Amino acid sequence: MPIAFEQVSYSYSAPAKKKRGKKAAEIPAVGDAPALGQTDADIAPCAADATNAAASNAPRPLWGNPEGKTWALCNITFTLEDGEFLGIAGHTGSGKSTLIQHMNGLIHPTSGRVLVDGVDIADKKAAAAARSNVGVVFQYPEHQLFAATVYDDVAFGPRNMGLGSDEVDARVRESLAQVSLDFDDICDKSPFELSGGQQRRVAFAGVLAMRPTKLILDEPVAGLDPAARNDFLKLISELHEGGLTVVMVSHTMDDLARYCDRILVLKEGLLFALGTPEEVFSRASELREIGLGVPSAQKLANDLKDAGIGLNGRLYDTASLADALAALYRGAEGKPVSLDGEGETRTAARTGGGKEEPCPK
Ligand SMILES: Nc1ncnc2c1ncn2[C@@H]1O[C@H](COP(=O)(O)OP(=O)(O)OP(=O)(O)O)[C@@H](O)[C@H]1O
Repeated sequence: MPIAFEQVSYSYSAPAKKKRGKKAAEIPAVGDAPALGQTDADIAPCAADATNAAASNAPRPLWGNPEGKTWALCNITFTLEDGEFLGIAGHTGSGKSTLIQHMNGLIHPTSGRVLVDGVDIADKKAAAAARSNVGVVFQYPEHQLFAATVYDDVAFGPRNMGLGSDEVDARVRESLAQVSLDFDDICDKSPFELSGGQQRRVAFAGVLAMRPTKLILDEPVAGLDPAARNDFLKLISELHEGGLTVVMVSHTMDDLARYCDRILVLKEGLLFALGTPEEVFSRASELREIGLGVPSAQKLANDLKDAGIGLNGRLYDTASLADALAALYRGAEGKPVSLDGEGETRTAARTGGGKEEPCPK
């Protein structure tokens, strides 16, 4: 079930749309859905081509939240495909959280439409169906734990779906196992006796117990120590490999480069870039201009390029950079390049002109 955004704009201060589920032809332009207190000049419509909107000089609504005049999202059009791992990046306040809240109908576009499997989720029934398929894990989900025991917390969603106790029990066991928590050890404990990392796992389990087909994660590893971060990213990657569509908001470009099939970048509520990590991170200088970095491996590759050490390909992750450097070091990339600044090339010094030196005994 793909999720399609069609020219979605969202204002926190605009009056809610009265009629839900309008046909495409009846969708009001952004300028037809004024925020409270806005003048016509404030709400000039977005540029027609959303992907180029950020680059164009076309007038567009005010972004941010000055005196209640705000468009948190402006003219967003893209489709989240089944089975993909989509990363969402953008500076603080660029609209990332607002965007993901549209994916399960938690909020509805001020103008434009969100279609799940072709059905507009402005319709209440469609939104309810979407909600059962799309699990959202908000920032610091452990803050939302509430029940007296881990069991009751994880069981809350399935019970709310009206499932029988056997099915609820099966789902609690299954989802705790998915997040590597031992059912017998943990089910009767209070969630508040657990470590922060364990609490976050319980919160994840609560969402997984609803058996969503899509998992939307808002900065899922924020505030975790390095070991817990890696464990969580591994868990998310495994869930994706198991068939879940994953959307992950993150400020860490290395994580986005490593795990995502595509990355969507927001700038001031506009869709600034959408593409594979390689495509997005090839725009390093533009990303820098909007306050975003590139992965550390990409930065190193760019620095090497500036120092005259050109590597093949547009590199962006540690593994591909390491491969290219190793190939260069072995002389497999053609012309040998000095990596130690001593005049003689490393390749020549090490190989004695092409032959591998034996290992020291
Ligand atoms: N409840 C709200 N009421 C009014 N304005 C809001 C509300 N929530 C967010 N905004 C505004 O909407 C814009 C987008 O906010 P959003 O939280 O979606 O950004 P974000 O990219 O997720 O930011 P961050 O990286 O800091 O989490 C910002 O200008 C923000 O001030």
